[in-house]
Amino acid sequence: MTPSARLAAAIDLLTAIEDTPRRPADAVANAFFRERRYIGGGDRRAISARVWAALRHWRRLAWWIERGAAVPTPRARLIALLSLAQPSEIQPPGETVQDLFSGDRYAPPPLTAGERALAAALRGQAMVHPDMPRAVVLEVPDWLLPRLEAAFGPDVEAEIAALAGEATLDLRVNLLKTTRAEAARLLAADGIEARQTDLSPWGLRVPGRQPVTATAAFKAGLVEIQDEGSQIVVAAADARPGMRVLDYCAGAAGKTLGMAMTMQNRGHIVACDVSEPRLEGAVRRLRRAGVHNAERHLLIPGDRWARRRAGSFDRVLVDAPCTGTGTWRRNPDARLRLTEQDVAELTRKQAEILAVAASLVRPGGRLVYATCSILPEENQDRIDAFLRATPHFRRADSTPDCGLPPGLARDGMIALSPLRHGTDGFFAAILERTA
Ligand SMILES: C[S@@+](CC[C@H](N)C(=O)[O-])C[C@H]1O[C@@H](n2cnc3c(N)ncnc32)[C@H](O)[C@@H]1O
Repeated sequence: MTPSARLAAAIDLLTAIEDTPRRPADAVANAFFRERRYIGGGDRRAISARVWAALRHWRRLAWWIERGAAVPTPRARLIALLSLAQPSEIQPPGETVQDLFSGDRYAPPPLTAGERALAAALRGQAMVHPDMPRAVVLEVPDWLLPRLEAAFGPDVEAEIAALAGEATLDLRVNLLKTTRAEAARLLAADGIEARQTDLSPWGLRVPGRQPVTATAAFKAGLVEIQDEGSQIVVAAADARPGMRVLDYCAGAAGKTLGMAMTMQNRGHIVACDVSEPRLEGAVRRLRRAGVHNAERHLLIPGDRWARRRAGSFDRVLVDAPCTGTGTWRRNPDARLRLTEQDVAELTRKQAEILAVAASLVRPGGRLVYATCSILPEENQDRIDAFLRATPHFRRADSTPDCGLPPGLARDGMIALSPLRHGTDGFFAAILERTA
């Protein structure tokens, strides 16, 4: 594709994303590229890089467009993005905005007079302007900024900047089938150089975006794509061989796979969820990973399943539905969709799920509550409220003896962030049933 044709496709994709504001941008992009299989890998990456840059700078671009007295259409957003000072992968060297909007075959129509004026006004300006409100500079909704300030204190700007960066590509090595060194060697044979992660004892980090799913190691179930933060949640669950373990919000079994690994395929693990398609997605992954000790259970309204198994699990993991604010590196559009009402609904749901999940833990057993959120109301506040209402649980005194770096858990809680740990934002509380 020519640079102009890539730009035209980026405008189309951004339009599709704007037309379905409640749908995650990566789901829209997947559908977009599925319908356009003629677009090759390199073109896809170039188109996505522009669109994701527009999503990352959404509020700043809107501010510049408003200042230029223009309307924030997908075209205007990309004109602003290309006119403001940008790295070369966003704007090919030597191409002006006017060149790219050439009006040729497959290119976007030429700039209107208003668009030319916008491009001229923004040319060479820095993305961030001293007059921008703080929430615009930080690319967060106005209502959310005070909550983030409360969560991060003086580090708020650095933490949010880290959440706006590029996500890493992390793999969990499946010790049921291989070792970390052997998995790295096999990946290298497929041209992918991976290094060991700092925190997870089973992790490998791959630089840039590489086609990991096409490697022999991935196809044989030797590695799974899983953020290092998620791997730390698996470690915190401390599921051991022979235990009865419940992954209460298992989704497509990302953490079930990890726990089956630490259990060395011995004992029993149940993956529950209210979503049938997600649980269905687990089947192939469990098989590929060589997991034999897992069963799936679909939770349905009025289900007696949990009542019958009260107090019977050594470990219960609640990987709770949450705002996903810790994953903004991967989903920069999520912060634009998030509302105060979403937070209120999710915290209500988290409290309900925690209460049921807690009833399933045996005396002496552990309940691990995790989110990929950075908001205190979904994390520490949720746990404080739970412990007040459920006095037969307490925070675990010791970190599990499962390879977690010393000092990572404090007072039974782990809070990870891209700034401090180079992972997605994650929270985990390790709780113990005392009676
Ligand atoms: C953060 S995701 C889990 C991700 C998964 N553990 C993984 O590692 O891939 C949260 C999951 O909670 C499920 N969920 C939502 N409400 C639930 C409920 N009331 N009970 C159990 N699971 C629920 C959702 O369907 C979703 O799959």
